[in-house]
Amino acid sequence: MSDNVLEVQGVSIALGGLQILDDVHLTAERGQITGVIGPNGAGKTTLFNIVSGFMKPTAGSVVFDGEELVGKLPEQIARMGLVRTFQKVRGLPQLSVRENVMIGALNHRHRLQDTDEVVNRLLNDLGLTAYAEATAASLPIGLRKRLEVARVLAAEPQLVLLDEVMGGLVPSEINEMMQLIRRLADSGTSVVLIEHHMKAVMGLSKHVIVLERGRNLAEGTPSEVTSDPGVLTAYLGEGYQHVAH
Ligand SMILES: Nc1ncnc2c1ncn2[C@@H]1O[C@H](COP(=O)(O)OP(=O)(O)OP(=O)(O)O)[C@@H](O)[C@H]1O
Repeated sequence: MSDNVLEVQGVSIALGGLQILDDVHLTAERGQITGVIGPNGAGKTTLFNIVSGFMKPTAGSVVFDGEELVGKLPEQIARMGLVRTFQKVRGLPQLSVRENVMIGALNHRHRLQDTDEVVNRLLNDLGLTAYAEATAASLPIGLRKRLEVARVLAAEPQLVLLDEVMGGLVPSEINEMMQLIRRLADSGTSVVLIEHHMKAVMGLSKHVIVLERGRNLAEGTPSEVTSDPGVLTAYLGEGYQHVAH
């Protein structure tokens, strides 16, 4: 078994006449946290859309656990153990927090009894037990982000793609989310993380990949990436301070 749970090679896609990704590669090590950063519009979410089957690349391959994913549907990919969150929190707003997590689990398990156990554990892990009967729509953003994570983890994935799960969170919530992600990786789940919050992504990731304008700009350990002159220049437009701290 390869040490890499995910290998993306030569992925390109054009949308609306624009080349959004051009020959992009990304490797994620099994059981580790891999960060994906880059200025706004760099193509990070588009890369997640391709890996999770929501978009088909014009070229390239996406190999998950030794199997090619290009051409497979998102549902098939999720059933194989690769799930993702969305920046715009999904789920069913009028259903309760518990029901939302349960739907995530039911897609994966068939016995309701087992599902109950997983749902209760996730509600507890994500600090959502007290809100279990509230509607998803009534939650403030920080809790909705946690619900989005609980919903996808209910499928007990092998690899989870987290798209800006720190967005809109206050510092204490960011710390909690970081602890949760670390625990997830410690328990053997591989994580790929798109994140603008530099402290979080650099604090969590073993390996960081930097995209800029649809291309790979740099990669390495957090300290290698943050001291890379090309990366600093790429961020200057939107605040060098943001990367350095
Ligand atoms: N369906 C689409 N049709 C046309 N252009 C698109 C489409 N989806 C994304 N784009 C464009 O592709 C580029 C990359 O978008 P993407 O959302 O992948 O960037 P990102 O790095 O995730 O940005 P952010 O950090 O702001 O979320 C942007 O210029 C965006 O406008």
